[in-house]
Amino acid sequence: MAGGDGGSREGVQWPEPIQRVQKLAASSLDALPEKYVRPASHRAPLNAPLANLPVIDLSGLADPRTHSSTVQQIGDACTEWGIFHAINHGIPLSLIHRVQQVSKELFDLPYEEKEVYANKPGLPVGYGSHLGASNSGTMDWSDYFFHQLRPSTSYDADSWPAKPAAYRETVAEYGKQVYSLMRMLLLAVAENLRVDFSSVEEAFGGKDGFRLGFRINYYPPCPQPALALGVSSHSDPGVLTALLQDEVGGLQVRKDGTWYSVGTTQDALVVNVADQLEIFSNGRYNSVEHQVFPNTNRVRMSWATFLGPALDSVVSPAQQLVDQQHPPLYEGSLYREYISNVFKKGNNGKSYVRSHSLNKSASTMC
Ligand SMILES: O=C(O)CCC(=O)C(=O)O
Ligand SMILES: [Fe+2]
Repeated sequence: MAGGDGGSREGVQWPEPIQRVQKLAASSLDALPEKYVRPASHRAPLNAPLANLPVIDLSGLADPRTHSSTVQQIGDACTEWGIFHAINHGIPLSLIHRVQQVSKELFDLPYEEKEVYANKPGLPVGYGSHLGASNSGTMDWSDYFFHQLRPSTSYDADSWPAKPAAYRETVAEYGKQVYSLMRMLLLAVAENLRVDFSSVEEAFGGKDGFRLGFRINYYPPCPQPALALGVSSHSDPGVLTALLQDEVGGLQVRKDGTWYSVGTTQDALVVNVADQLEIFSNGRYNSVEHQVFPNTNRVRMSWATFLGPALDSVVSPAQQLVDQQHPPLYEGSLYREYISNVFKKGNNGKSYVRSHSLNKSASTMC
């Protein structure tokens, strides 16, 4: 079975049988099964205040009269929150609605048809319910489908469901459009950081080196949401993430130690800074820590597109951002090792990026 650079889906097995949360939730549970109960210190706040996140009109980038102020808004959002709502992002709404439709049809298929694409520990590509290589710890209340869209060498034909018929083509088209948007955002980032765009490209593996991953997250209704997490706390490991969410809500972000809930701005994308961009910006930008609070009555879905560096990139603070007043705050790290650690160990707040911090007092903060 071809595995692209994601490896093969044969081989290592999960230590315990994988339980699909969608199936569990459909079995009329009265209480949350033990495996999903978080220790009290890791539960989400019930009434997290709404985050007053910037809403940025990305069409402003193309207009010479608003270009600079839009770049400034993007830079400020990346520094202050590490996340913002992007409106007028240029991705056709008809395409977004088709992605949502084929994704719903996929999750509505019988389990036997989805299990053909079941993923393996340490390799997220395919149908999954757990990220780390061990499924013996506390589990997240969600299932997902993950695809690696770029580079072309990572293409794994076997991980693409045959049904619904329009799925592969629709997701591939969405991936192309989000990739163009990500490149536009990176141009704005380069301008804001006052770093040549060619240095940004080089840092992440060259023009054709970028990776693009796509994950559909499926959060079934949860019998005791206060005890569980849909996705446990983490920052995304790559460069930038563009998230599409439905109207249900549940995403929370942590800023200065406080959890806030993120609103659902219709037809907007939520864009967030991920770890490699925090490192490259030498800490000017903040990869946002986030988690998902489950819903009692409704299924929630979200669609995350992850831009990441080439596996062989060693990402360090940009040279232009380091001088005597601004010493490097992170050591360089090989992305192949970084990501494989995340896939092995699973979500763990901002621990991965902090483990590369040269400022040890910051690295011990939680
Ligand atoms: O579902 C969400 O709102 C967030 C999902 C997420 O954090 C992820 O897929 O990395
Ligand atoms: Fe995430």
